[in-house]
Amino acid sequence: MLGAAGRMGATVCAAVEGAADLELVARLDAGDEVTPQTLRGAQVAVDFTVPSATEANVHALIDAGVHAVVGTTGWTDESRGRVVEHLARVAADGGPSLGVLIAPNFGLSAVLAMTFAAKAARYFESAEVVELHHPDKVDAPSGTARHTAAAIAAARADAGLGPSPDATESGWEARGADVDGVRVHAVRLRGLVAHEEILFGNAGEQLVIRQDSFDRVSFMPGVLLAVREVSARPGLTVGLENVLDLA
Ligand SMILES: NC(=O)c1ccc[n+]([C@@H]2O[C@H](COP(=O)([O-])OP(=O)(O)OC[C@H]3O[C@@H](n4cnc5c(N)ncnc54)[C@H](O)[C@@H]3O)[C@@H](O)[C@H]2O)c1
Ligand SMILES: O=C(O)C1=N[C@H](C(=O)O)CCC1
Repeated sequence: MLGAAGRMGATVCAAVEGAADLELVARLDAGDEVTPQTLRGAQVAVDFTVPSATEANVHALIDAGVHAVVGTTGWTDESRGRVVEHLARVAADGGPSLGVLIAPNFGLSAVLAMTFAAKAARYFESAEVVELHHPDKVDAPSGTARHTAAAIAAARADAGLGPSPDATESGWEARGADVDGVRVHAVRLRGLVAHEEILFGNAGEQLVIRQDSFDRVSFMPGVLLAVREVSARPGLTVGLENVLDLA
């Protein structure tokens, strides 16, 4: 476990220790090197660290010949591309065929909300995303909201829809972040864990898709599923929806 002392890391350690078919062999956190020695024979590593560290961790895991399940946010097309290249280079050099699974959200409610939103997107003139999280979160907008907005944008483009209508002329800072042309609003509030609302509008009607993770245990079935499945999926997989056959 990388990030073992963190909120998610501690929860994952407990979940792995409670699973009869899994064994927790190493707990690493900031300042620990990621090497075959420190990984202590692990077949799969789980990374819940920080956006500034996760890419280097994944490259170190690939060099160590260990499959990776990554929940840390902050990934871009470029950083994912570097992982794809690294995996291909290792395989071409006769190294192990490794799997890396990066998912911005392992909660079933969140994965389903994103899937439903991607399906609905083509039918609505307007679409916006609101994500709501605990105030100790270091990145905004959330990885889940970015993934959701990207899927909505792709579905709108496929359907030939233009931008959502918006007559704003001033005060753009109040209109949230622009993720692939979809407005994303980030709320940080003590008492929250992780929540998302996807709003769709047409003349005279609205569809709201909402999911709530009230406790970090909600992410554990998805994390454990990914740990069990990642070695059977060589290369890079992005999103738990692919493992759940929802994509
Ligand atoms: N995919 C999901 O379902 C999901 C769910 C919750 C959180 N997250 C994401 O997971 C990440 C962690 O969230 P959190 O709430 O557990 O954060 P946290 O701050 O509680 O934990 C992060 C841990 O990583 C450690 N760390 C920092 N740099 C490190 C390094 N180089 N190597 C190893 N460990 C290092 C920190 O010391 C800390 O213990 C965030 O990016 C968050 O957005 C994803
Ligand atoms: O607590 C966090 O931080 C979370 N981050 C993820 C995100 O950025 O989407 C998933 C939910 C919890």
